[in-house]
Amino acid sequence: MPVYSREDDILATKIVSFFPQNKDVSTHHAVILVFCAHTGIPKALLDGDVITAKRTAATSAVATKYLVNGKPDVLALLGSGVQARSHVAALCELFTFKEIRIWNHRFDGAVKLAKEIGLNCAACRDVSEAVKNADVIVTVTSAKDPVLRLDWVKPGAHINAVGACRPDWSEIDADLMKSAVVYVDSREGAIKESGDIILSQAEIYAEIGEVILGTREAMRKKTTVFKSLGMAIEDGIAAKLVINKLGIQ
Ligand SMILES: NC(=O)C1=CN([C@@H]2O[C@H](COP(=O)(O)OP(=O)(O)OC[C@H]3O[C@@H](n4cnc5c(N)ncnc54)[C@H](O)[C@@H]3O)[C@@H](O)[C@H]2O)C=CC1
Ligand SMILES: O=C([O-])C1=[NH+]CCC1
Repeated sequence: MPVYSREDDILATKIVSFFPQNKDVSTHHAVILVFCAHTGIPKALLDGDVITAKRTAATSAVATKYLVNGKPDVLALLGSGVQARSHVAALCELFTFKEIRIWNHRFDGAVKLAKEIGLNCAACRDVSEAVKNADVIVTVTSAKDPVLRLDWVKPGAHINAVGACRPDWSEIDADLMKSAVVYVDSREGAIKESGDIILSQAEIYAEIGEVILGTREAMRKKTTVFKSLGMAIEDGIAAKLVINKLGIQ
């Protein structure tokens, strides 16, 4: 995932591997190579795992800030891996949830994460139980077929759809995609790579950047989906923060 931004003074690339069958080690591994944007000289080789986890969750948190309907009380997570953990951390920086619910296709994963999070968190056996009346839902699974259905979602909820990053995979059922107002990180990426968009043929209302810039409306009262695929600029900006902190010129 290469990025060049003259404005941000960034020239970098991330290489990320995805081995969904991994059991005892992470399913995603990444490195980020940062170059001087003026001379092309290599500056740093960074571990990309933590940056991928944190920048993806930070992006969802920003989308939630703009799209959530009022003050959210209930957060539901579908999935209990790396992104589930980073999403809880990022969302809890912005919001105080009264209740957090976790569903995972292997129940023990949900139980383990619920214990890590603590008192206000419960593991759920069914997706419908986890998302009932939830204000914010995060889908962070490696599912190839939909796990979240329209009938289970409270009207006006906000969904961060983070998994299913392939054109033939989807986490959200087509009826839900079509009835929600859909925001994406990148239109260009979403129409080529997101099965949730491609298979459902849902209309993309806006990029989240357009909402932040004030050129497209945040439809907070409606059910909203932020479909995230991940963008190289997120890695570039995050890498720049790291190398600046380390004092690397
Ligand atoms: N939008 C973005 O920028 C990014 C998206 N991702 C995507 O987010 C998702 C989660 O990533 P990680 O947390 O790093 O992976 P992970 O491997 O740590 O967690 C995946 C979770 O999905 C569950 N799972 C596995 N197979 C499943 C199935 N068939 N049905 C339902 N659940 C299943 C696992 O039990 C686990 O809880 C993946 O789809 C990944 O490709 C990851 C990084 C960035
Ligand atoms: O942006 C990213 O790094 C990824 N998106 C899907 C898997 C990894």
